[in-house]
Amino acid sequence: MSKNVTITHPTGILKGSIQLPASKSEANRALIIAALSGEEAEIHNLSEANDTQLLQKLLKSADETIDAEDAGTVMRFLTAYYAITGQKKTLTGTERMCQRPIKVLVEALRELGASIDYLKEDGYPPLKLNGFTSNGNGKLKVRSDISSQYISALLMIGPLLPTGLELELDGKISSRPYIEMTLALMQQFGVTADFTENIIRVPAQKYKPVVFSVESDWSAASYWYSMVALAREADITLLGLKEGSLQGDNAIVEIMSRLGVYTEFVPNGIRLIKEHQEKKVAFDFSDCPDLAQTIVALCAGLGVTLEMTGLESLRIKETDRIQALQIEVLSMNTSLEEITPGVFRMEPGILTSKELTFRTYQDHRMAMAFAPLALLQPVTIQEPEVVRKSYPSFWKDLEKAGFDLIFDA
Ligand SMILES: O=C(O)C1=C[C@@H](OP(=O)(O)O)[C@@H](O)[C@H](O)C1
Ligand SMILES: C=C(OP(=O)(O)O)C(=O)O
Repeated sequence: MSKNVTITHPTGILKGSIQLPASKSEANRALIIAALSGEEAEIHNLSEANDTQLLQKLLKSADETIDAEDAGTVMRFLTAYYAITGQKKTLTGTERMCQRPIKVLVEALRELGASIDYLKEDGYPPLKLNGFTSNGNGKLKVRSDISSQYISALLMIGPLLPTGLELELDGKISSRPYIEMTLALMQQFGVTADFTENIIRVPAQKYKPVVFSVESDWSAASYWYSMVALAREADITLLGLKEGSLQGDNAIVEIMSRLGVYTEFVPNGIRLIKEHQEKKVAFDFSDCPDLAQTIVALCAGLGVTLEMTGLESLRIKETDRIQALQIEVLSMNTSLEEITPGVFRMEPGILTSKELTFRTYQDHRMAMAFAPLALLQPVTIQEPEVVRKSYPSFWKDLEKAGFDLIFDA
């Protein structure tokens, strides 16, 4: 394992086609639903992302102790899956995973009839699942302002509950497109649901085995948008993306239309073309939190003033992403500050150092968000293997696009 990778781009001109990894969010929903259907489903283009490879492996495991590593969807979706299937398991994860809250989901599952104990701190993994006895009431009120993954996890087991599930979402609905993605995937597997205002109703029914093909990952695409915006010249095609995606991170199309990248949908993907860039932008990331790091790093590099809202969930992801960003942009003479509660502003400075080094905090998105800055000046990324969580071929793809990479031993 390398400690660092140093990246340069000799020409600043980007050309070529990139086969993006498949979406881990779609893949992990398809895997859980297929497992719940009890029949063989045919899922094509499963992601090579560690989060998906891991879930696939764990779903086949007969072990009593299950390690979800650093994968949020794996931890949350398996908690609901083992609960409804009555499996007695101990669920744990990395040190960071054991600091990521899971109380909303555990309380909801207990109300439905699951027996779950916390093995260390109340509200956090590791968990011990001891079985399930339905109490015949599938009506719940759950907080929806912390993580949508709790809601997705509950929805997917909804059709298997004797009375179905009625969820009342309490508070702001954060990461809403991920809830809609869950319902869309459930529908593709033959299950209907209704989402009106803040109530989601899933009648008791059976999943059908179907053929499902996973789309490429729009979150992964965001790093290529950033590279195009920073390049001197660019003509990049990203394969496997389509219009009308199930992924909310296709919001990158709209966001980047203001930061210098035009998207053309072509038959096998999208073509990215450089265009006019604004100098001051404001975005709300409530629906697409995974794009925030890409945009912070890019705006710091472009010298664009950025105002952001909807960042609340960033504090409980792979790392405290707000804090990590605040520290890392300092080396670019840039400050990222919370000017009023919930509103962040970044005033970019002038890049002065000849080489930039970024720490990654065990967070794949820190590595991938800052790497594109190598189009401006040499960039060193620490712990480059973090990308395996969602985009294991990221560094190889950079080489394909003409970047020079030196991994130290
Ligand atoms: O359901 C999903 O696949 C995801 C939901 C989001 O998490 P939150 O709902 O916790 O914001 C997102 O950040 C994560 O990368 C994947
Ligand atoms: C937050 C992420 O993943 P998860 O919550 O599934 O660990 C992510 O991939 O950016």
